[in-house]
Amino acid sequence: MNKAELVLESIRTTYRKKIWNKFIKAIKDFNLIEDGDRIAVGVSGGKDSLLLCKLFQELKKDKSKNFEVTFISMNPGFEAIDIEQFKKNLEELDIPCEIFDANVWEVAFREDPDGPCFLCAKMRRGVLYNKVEELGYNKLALGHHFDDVVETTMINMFYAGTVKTMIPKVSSTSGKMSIIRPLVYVKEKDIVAYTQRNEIKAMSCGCPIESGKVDSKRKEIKNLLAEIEKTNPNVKQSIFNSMKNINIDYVMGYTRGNKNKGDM
Ligand SMILES: Nc1ncnc2c1ncn2[C@@H]1O[C@H](COP(=O)(O)OP(=O)(O)OP(=O)(O)O)[C@@H](O)[C@H]1O
Repeated sequence: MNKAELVLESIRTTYRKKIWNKFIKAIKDFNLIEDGDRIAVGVSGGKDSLLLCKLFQELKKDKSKNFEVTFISMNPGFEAIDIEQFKKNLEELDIPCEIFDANVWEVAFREDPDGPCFLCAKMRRGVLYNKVEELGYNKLALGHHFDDVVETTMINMFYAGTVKTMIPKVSSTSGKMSIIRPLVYVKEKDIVAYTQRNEIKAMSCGCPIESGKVDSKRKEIKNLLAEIEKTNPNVKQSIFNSMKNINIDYVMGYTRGNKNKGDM
């Protein structure tokens, strides 16, 4: 078996319970895939989206499912060396991925040299969504996982004074496409274990500003959760569950729609 086959085999065996079954459960629970869907998987080169590609390839083997899937990556201005490593990974993992260039880093740095991250993230989303729509796909699958959902919940409460999270399925602002997140039940530690065991050299953020510095809020929340987990190992699951179990009779107020800075 070559590496790509070994990786799929590990999804079917070692990681069946912790990854595959959770991927399938999210698809069912939130009706993420419908008959005739044309799905584009957004591939950043990181561990999460590389896993998502393999899961879709495994799912595609089930011929009873009537959907199309393609893999698409936007190069926001990576150094050539990163792109080479990325292409090598894609080849090794047998992921046929279309890569298109967008000058996002450069524009964001030019416009806001002191804090390009917000603009950069916004532009990256915009460019990717437009491209996927332009190519005629009706869904864009992203690699956000369980821990992303939990951390986003906390960030919104701690810093934005609102209770909201990343939801598994949401319409894009244009309404022409939906964003889906089939990894919402999959824990980051299991993705890390799968990536290491399969010796996948996933890339971290290709940003010239070191990723840890950029998202300091997320890092702070990660550290806080790790601290609380020492005495309450169930804390992340509990936060996750709370987003499925909001008692509307016991909140002081609520709003609807994607006002303010929505997660998308
Ligand atoms: N340049 C890109 N091209 C295509 N899709 C992307 C790109 N960057 C991010 N995505 C998609 O958006 C998701 C979330 O992006 P984010 O930058 O938060 O990555 P992440 O949480 O580190 O995940 P990953 O490990 O896949 O990089 C990714 O999992 C991927 O599906």
